Amino acid sequence: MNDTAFDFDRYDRIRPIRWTGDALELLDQRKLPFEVGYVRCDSSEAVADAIRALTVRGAPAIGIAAAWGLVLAARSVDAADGAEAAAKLQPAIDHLNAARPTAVNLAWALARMRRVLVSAGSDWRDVIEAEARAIADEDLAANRRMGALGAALIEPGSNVLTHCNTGSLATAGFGTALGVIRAGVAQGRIDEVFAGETRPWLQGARLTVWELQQDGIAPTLIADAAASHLMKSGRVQWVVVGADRICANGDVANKIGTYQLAIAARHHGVKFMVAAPSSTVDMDTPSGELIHIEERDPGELFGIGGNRTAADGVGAWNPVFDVTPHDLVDAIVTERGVIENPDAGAMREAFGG
Ligand SMILES: CSC[C@H]1O[C@H](OP(=O)(O)O)[C@H](O)[C@@H]1O
Repeated sequence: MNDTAFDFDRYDRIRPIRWTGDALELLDQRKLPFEVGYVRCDSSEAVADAIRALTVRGAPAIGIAAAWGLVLAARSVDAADGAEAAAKLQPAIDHLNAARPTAVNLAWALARMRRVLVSAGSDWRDVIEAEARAIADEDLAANRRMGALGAALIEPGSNVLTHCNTGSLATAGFGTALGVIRAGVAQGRIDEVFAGETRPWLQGARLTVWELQQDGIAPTLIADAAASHLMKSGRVQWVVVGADRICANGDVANKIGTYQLAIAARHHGVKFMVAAPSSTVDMDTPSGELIHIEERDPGELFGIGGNRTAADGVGAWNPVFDVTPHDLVDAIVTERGVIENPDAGAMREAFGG
């Protein structure tokens, strides 16, 4: 087991977001794993549409995409300085921000872009392009740091279960929970990785399995419904997931199904780890019941891959996130460090507020 040397390049070749200098290219995650292709966005409206359609998805990734979307919007704005530009770009900021409600990274990235814009001078275009690049570069560095910090919590010989997709496809690269898993496998701490399919959009079956295969890691796919049975068998020691918003008391919003994994994990003595960059921490939201949970088209439940499986005329309810209370979380890992048994006091100590 090697705790320090780590060949990131081997485990970090997927880039879901590419800035070409005059457009944003997004790896179309609706088409994976059988088609690897990029969608070209040359306007902020196209980026907002791509975020809403899950062409690009994953909390950090949608923040990064939105930051570049603002750079695209700036191409059609004349302004003498950043303050004037900020006023003219506010509609584009609002439109991007409205694309999805739950992941705080979207609002965080746009607020950060606006903050540097309003105080910029005549070079405001260069300033926001540099800021968009910094947001992406910092996310990649944070993920690599989190990978090491989270993996260090996992005893050698462990097996882990993960949910949804929290890898390179959901971030600037390397991933959050999947970054912990990549580092844990590379260091010989993790023997077997179980991936939940993550209905209805199948981020696990379509994206996480594909990502890990690119690394030469062969995950075991399970039905979401098999997770408690797996934990009861004693075959996993950790559940490792990402987050879309971590509240001031440590409550965690994440992909639907995470909450029941946390309940089952606590019942079966399996440790529960949340890995997310500090850009996912929202100290302005006191607790999880205040988080806007996105509800998507019920039609996502009626079929798979364009083939209908549900009877005609059936209704459906499709919340795509849920909230895990902090007292079911054993550790929150960010690039700033590990918070064990998170609560409001521990979050305040780590993030202020
Ligand atoms: C590191 S991504 C965090 C989070 O985003 C995913 O949601 P979606 O695929 O709907 O964008 C999922 O909740 C991941 O855990």
